[in-house]
Amino acid sequence: MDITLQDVEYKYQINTPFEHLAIHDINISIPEGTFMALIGHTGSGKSTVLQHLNALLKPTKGKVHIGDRVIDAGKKEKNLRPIRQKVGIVFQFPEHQLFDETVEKDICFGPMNFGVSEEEAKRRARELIVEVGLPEEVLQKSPFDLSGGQMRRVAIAGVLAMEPEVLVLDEPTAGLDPRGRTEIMDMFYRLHKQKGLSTILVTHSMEDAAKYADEIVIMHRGQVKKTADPRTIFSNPEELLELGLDVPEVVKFQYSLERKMNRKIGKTCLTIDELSMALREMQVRGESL
Ligand SMILES: Nc1ncnc2c1ncn2[C@@H]1O[C@H](COP(=O)(O)OP(=O)(O)OP(=O)(O)O)[C@@H](O)[C@H]1O
Repeated sequence: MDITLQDVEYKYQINTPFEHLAIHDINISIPEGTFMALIGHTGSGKSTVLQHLNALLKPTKGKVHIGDRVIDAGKKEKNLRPIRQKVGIVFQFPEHQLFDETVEKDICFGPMNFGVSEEEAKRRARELIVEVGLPEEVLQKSPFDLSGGQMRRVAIAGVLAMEPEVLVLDEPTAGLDPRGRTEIMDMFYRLHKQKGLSTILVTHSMEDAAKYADEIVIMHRGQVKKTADPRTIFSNPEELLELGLDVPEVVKFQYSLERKMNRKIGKTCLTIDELSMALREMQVRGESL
């Protein structure tokens, strides 16, 4: 399912004295199966954009195409439930939304609310609890007896139980330890590849944007500043640093190496392996380092 934002503007509390223009002139195209990272300073409008992807917010100008549906600023919308099922959002700190007495009931709540049978919902819960890296026994526990990281995984399983076609992730690893972060991001990447899930990730981690995304969108003051693949985005570290954004460690290392050598390596490397290969190729060509 493709999603396209076309000239989207959103004003919070429109037509009140507190009206606030959060995003404007947003044009983003997310073809089916894309892994897109949305990066930008705090307050640049990332979460506001995300909430348009499953019609939680309706643009105050412009249109959002979600599969065959069009959410149009000027028109009333009916029956948004199919969109909510197809586009799953993992909000920041999703574990805060757990409420049921067992993990199983919590995971089954969403699908059963959308008409899935209890048997099928339980089958999904059994499959997904393992997918998110927890043992099946956890299903009969209270979510509130789990650690914060385990609760996060349960909440993610609840979103996946809806079997969405598009997964929207608003800083899904915030507050987790480094190992938990890698495990969760690798899981999302695996799901993206295995199920062909379109994935839109808001992150402050440039390492994650470089590692997982096909395309990166930079948001700045409510607008899209730039859209390109990671290699192109990180080929100009100064531009990102000027916007107050970071770059992956390997890019910083390459940048300082190039200054020391007083020459360009030739391509932007996003991993240490790529960088050492590029240096070896230079040596083979007889260029002293
Ligand atoms: N409910 C709201 N009412 C009024 N203004 C809001 C509301 N939510 C966000 N804003 C404003 O809209 C702008 C964009 O906010 P948004 O949360 O989309 O940014 P963000 O890039 O996701 O930030 P962060 O990285 O801190 O989550 C900001 O100026 C913010 O203060």
